[in-house]
Amino acid sequence: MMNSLRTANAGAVEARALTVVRGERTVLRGLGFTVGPGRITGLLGPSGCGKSTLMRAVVGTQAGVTGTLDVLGHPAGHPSLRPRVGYVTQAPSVYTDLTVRQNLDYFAAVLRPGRRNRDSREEAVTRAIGDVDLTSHADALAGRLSGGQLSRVSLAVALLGTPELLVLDEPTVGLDPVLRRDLWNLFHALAADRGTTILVSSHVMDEAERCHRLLLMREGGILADDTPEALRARTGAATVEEAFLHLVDEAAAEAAADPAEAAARQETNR
Ligand SMILES: Nc1ncnc2c1ncn2[C@@H]1O[C@H](COP(=O)(O)OP(=O)(O)OP(=O)(O)O)[C@@H](O)[C@H]1O
Repeated sequence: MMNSLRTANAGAVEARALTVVRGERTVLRGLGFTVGPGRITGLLGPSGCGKSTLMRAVVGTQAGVTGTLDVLGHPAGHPSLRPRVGYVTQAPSVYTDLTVRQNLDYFAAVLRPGRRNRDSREEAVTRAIGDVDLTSHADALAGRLSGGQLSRVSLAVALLGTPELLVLDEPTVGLDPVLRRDLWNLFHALAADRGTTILVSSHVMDEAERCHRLLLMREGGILADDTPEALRARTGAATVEEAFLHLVDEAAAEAAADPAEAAARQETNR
């Protein structure tokens, strides 16, 4: 499908001229970016701009992908990446008729089958339940958990294999402020203590301030790729939300003033 770029100092994710067509629509248009290893990169932008599509491409579940997309030194979707990449979708993938621990036992058995792995599986399950702060609910039926608790079970499943890259699609939707803060603390601990690379999408702009780097997306393109501080400084904005709106207005004004030049500039940014 794609060429692969494998360089000695490659990022955890390297995209060049990445395009995704879904049905009749070109949903991602020639994106180029690098996700630094051991860092938290936020993928932000309005609903429908292509965040989930990009994440699906990174984990190798998206069809219609062209260009270059390397993940941990392999083309996205390469079989060797399966245990190295954790993915949490927007809809929790959890069996509601099993308890929290039974869900994790099941997924752990898929990841590390066999009796000889029993002890390490138990250890991984207990650790993952603790990571997402669900130890007191370990024996509760998943079907009886709140939406936020269910999302955390899904996150625990993704943490089971101690992935090097964690791809999280809007993990804090529907969570109260305390849980959101706790989850962000967990993301930072995973990056700092385990060197986990985290690619996390959100359309809540205040979460952007907690990322090391941001990819701001709009209509299938990347509007900006920078640190939150640099984005604020560049636009003279007090918050990332203001900076984003400033960049959107700037792009719209350029397009209105000179459509051909704006299209060419977008092409060069790829
Ligand atoms: N199966 C599909 N066929 C054609 N177009 C699709 C398909 N799925 C999604 N799209 C379109 O692709 C675009 C990007 O969708 P995507 O889900 O990646 O956006 P998003 O930024 O993650 O949105 P949200 O924040 O609402 O989850 C949208 O315009 C959507 O309508």
